Amino acid sequence: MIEARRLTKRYGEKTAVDGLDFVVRPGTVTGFLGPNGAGKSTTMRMIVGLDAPTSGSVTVNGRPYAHHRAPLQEVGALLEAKSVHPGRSAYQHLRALALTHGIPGRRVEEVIGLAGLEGVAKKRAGAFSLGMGQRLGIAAALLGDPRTVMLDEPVNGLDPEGVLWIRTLLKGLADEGRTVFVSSHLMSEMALVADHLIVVGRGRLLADTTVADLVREAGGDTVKVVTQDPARLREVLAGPGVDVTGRIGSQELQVTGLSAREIGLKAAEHGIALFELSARGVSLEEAFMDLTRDAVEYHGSTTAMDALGRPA
Ligand SMILES: Nc1ncnc2c1ncn2[C@@H]1O[C@H](COP(=O)(O)OP(=O)(O)OP(=O)(O)O)[C@@H](O)[C@H]1O
Repeated sequence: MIEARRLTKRYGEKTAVDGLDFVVRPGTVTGFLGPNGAGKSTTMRMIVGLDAPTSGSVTVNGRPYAHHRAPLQEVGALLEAKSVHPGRSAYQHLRALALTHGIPGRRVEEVIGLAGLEGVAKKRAGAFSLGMGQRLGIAAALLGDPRTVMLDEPVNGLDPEGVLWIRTLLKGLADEGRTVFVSSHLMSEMALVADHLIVVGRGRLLADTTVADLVREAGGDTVKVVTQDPARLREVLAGPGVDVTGRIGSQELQVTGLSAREIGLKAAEHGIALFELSARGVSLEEAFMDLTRDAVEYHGSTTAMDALGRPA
């Protein structure tokens, strides 16, 4: 469990993290989303004590990170900054970490297997590809068999097989009852792996929600219907929780609160001809862009990719 209370970090004039309140719970994968510069890495650094909050607090498994006697057994973290000696092999790196943290040597073999590093464990880490480096970072994060796992952009540099591996690994860790907190820019990836989402923009909390709710709030459950008789169809569909909108004189209606199937069945029951019936699927990507539109730090052009917050 990770708990942030009014967590704030200022660097001079710049407020990187601005009064964040959130709880990351065990047993699920929680995605940490936000455009570039939103404060994700700063928040993660504060979680593991690499940066001190200007005000507010953050605890892991009930205590500030530094107050844990065996922190690697509490929280395993993969942060962007790499701290692997390039001349050391993956095996030596993990072995040194294990020795200095009272972790049994056999765990090193286990995490090498878990991370799929068997074939390269004896090679110099300095010669690793980005993907192999990520796998080594994840192996190190899991070394202490921690209750809480926190990964900053773990799919960075991974090939499709690696992305699938991460997805399965994260879900597996959550199913074992661990707290799994993962940042990513890849919304489509988050939609597949995360159940819960914490979205930040300019250091502030924008949403603390489920993937399903975020998509729903962005209009993901709207169904477009084109019919010969919009007035009658409106009457037929009316009911609690159902909202039907459409321009006067137009045959097109937008319906929320009913599925395409339910609308089709009701129309058939009343003999109303439909010309078109389609659920307007909103992807997590669209929902995210809706939510963070005003919080993007670096504005480039207005193309969809740039709206994700990449510097122009
Ligand atoms: N050491 C620092 N000194 C000054 N400003 C900093 C420092 N670290 C971060 N910042 C600023 O704080 C803000 C938040 O940065 P942070 O790296 O936490 O964002 P992020 O959400 O992780 O971004 P990205 O997705 O690009 O990694 C940015 O405006 C950044 O420039």
